[in-house]
Amino acid sequence: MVEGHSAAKAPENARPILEVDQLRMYFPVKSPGLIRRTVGHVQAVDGVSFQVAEGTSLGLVGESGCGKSTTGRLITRLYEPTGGAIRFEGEDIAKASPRELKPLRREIQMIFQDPYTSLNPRQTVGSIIGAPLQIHKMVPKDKVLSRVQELLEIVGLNPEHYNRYPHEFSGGQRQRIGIARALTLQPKLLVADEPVSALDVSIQAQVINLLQDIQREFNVAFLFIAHDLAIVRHFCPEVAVMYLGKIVEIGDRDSIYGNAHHPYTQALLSSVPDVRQAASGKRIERIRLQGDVPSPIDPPSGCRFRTRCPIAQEICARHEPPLLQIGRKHKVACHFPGRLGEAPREPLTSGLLGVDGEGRPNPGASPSTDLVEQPGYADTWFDLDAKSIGRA
Ligand SMILES: Nc1ncnc2c1ncn2[C@@H]1O[C@H](COP(=O)(O)OP(=O)(O)OP(=O)(O)O)[C@@H](O)[C@H]1O
Repeated sequence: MVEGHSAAKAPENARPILEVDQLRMYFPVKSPGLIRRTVGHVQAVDGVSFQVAEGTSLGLVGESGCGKSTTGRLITRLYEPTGGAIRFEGEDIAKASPRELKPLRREIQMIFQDPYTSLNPRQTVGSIIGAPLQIHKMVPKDKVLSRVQELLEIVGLNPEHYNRYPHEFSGGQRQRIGIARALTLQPKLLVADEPVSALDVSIQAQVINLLQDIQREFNVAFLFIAHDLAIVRHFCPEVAVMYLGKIVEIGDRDSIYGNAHHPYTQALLSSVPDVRQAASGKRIERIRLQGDVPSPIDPPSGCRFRTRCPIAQEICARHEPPLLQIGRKHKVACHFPGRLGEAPREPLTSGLLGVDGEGRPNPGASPSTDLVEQPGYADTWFDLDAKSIGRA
């Protein structure tokens, strides 16, 4: 658990700095041998949409292999996406050329999981942190050292240690060096991919607190990728849950941790005793999902979670559930969304999709034309408790 700092809160009405719209990344799978033909695709990220507001944090959670890291790497444009848009301050950078990306490299930085491999062991800390300043001509040459020392101080390291090498530091200190390097160019968005999972538990809280201080002081936004649900709850006012390349539920902290409506989110939360107890105030038994995560090369038809879902029915194999807004800041992609043990008997989505309860075409129905996932939230939503339209 993270102690010391209180849980991060989202500023009201902060404008979105990042908008991800129907983002897709399909990695080609090649046949073995000399003539390497593409024989399939790993659908690592498949139609993901979300927003990150200025100075706030969105957490991305889900089991290993669900596409979290790929999403982060797309946003920092380490990969070029197969499809979709990545709007940073309103400008789509999804297909930007290396030249167009250069100024953006200042604005969007990444903090990596492993402080051992992400720092060049042959460079001093001074040159690791100082190099971006010189490349981007941020400060005159004779001011680089003093800026490096300032950054070392910001991340809680001794400014006189700029001449030391990474191996002379502990794991937690190395991650602080990685953070200082990411801060060098005064970015507006930090993509932090499992920033503390390689560190001792005792050090994790210190590094998280440092990131929180940095966020407050410099108003940096975070896409915070992590599998530790307790850390994400502390750091992120908003959370997106991914499963097999898709967002299955997204919402503010209370909606996800205290009012999850997707069976996958419920199972994920139930696997962490601390989180399930604190969020609900009552004892929730652990939900054990059957089977393994299917291959992203050949995902199940309809809802990708259905092969492991305890409440799946026929419609789930026939239709992919749209990500429906069910609260002011809460969306869920499930035909049978509900609190644990309160899933509806009939699919909520059949009218919208123009199908009957089993998902077969319903000739009399008129499907909604408005089911494309938008990043962000609308001012109206479907209130499941009141069975009516809710309004902001
Ligand atoms: N360069 C690549 N080429 C082919 N497949 C890839 C590549 N990178 C990732 N994948 C596949 O894409 C899927 C998503 O991987 P990704 O690393 O984004 O998931 P993740 O949720 O971050 O998991 P982890 O926490 O283990 O890193 C996985 O099936 C992975 O094997």
